[in-house]
Amino acid sequence: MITKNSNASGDCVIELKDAHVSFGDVVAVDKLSFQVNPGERVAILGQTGAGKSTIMNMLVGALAATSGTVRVVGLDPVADWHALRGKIAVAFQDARLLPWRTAHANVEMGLQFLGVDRRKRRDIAAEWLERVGLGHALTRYPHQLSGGMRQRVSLARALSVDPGVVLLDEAFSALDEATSVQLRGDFVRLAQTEKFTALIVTHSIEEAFEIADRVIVLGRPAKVMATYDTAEYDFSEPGSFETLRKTVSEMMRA
Ligand SMILES: Nc1ncnc2c1ncn2[C@@H]1O[C@H](COP(=O)(O)OP(=O)(O)OP(=O)(O)O)[C@@H](O)[C@H]1O
Repeated sequence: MITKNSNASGDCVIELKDAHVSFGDVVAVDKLSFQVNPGERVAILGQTGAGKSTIMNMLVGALAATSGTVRVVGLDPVADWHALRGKIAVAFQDARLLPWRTAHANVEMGLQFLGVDRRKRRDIAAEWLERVGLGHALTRYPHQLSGGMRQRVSLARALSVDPGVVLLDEAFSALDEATSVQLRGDFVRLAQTEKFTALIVTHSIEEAFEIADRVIVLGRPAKVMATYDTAEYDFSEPGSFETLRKTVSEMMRA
């Protein structure tokens, strides 16, 4: 059976094989290979300049790899961008809401682009705002919302199209810690109920280990330094996360 998380061949949802990107003499991504399996949440963790945005740009079809291959649900994001519409959704660090549209109308946007009829998209958008805890704020404009609320609208907009793949590009980085922790928890719960596959790009070690099933640590330029299966770690032991954080941040600086 083909579900929203699988592709025709039933293989992994995201696959990079020796993906290499250089801008003149600057290597941004160094023959990077990794896979994300259906239903998995994978974090790509790297410090500033590690090539995270470049990876994201390749996944959304905004940039072609200099060499190697990039596939999302078996498709080439550059050549097959049209076929990927509605299958992939992105939430960014800044919520990117249209200031002249209400929260409700902002969430409707993705559905509008996909041609969903007016009544249906109004219902779906309202339902999603309810699910992210903003059922009371449908008619508010972005400037009437807090940063956390704006990011919730952005998440609702991303998820409302029922995408198989969700990309988070530092989506919680600009929020205060308490709001960020709350949103990360909500995101994990939504990923579990909606069963989408997620790739989370972040520089935050806490965020990566909190959200993801698997954490891929990048060096600079982007290459895999280590991969952690987060289920194998028990951070209830005092100091255990601090020890891991030290190891991981050294790798990220390498
Ligand atoms: N269009 C470009 N032209 C030239 N160099 C670029 C271009 N885009 C990115 N780079 C370089 O590629 C490297 C990786 O950049 P990238 O923006 O992908 O890193 P990043 O991990 O997203 O960083 P940050 O966390 O600071 O956003 C950097 O050395 C950057 O200067």
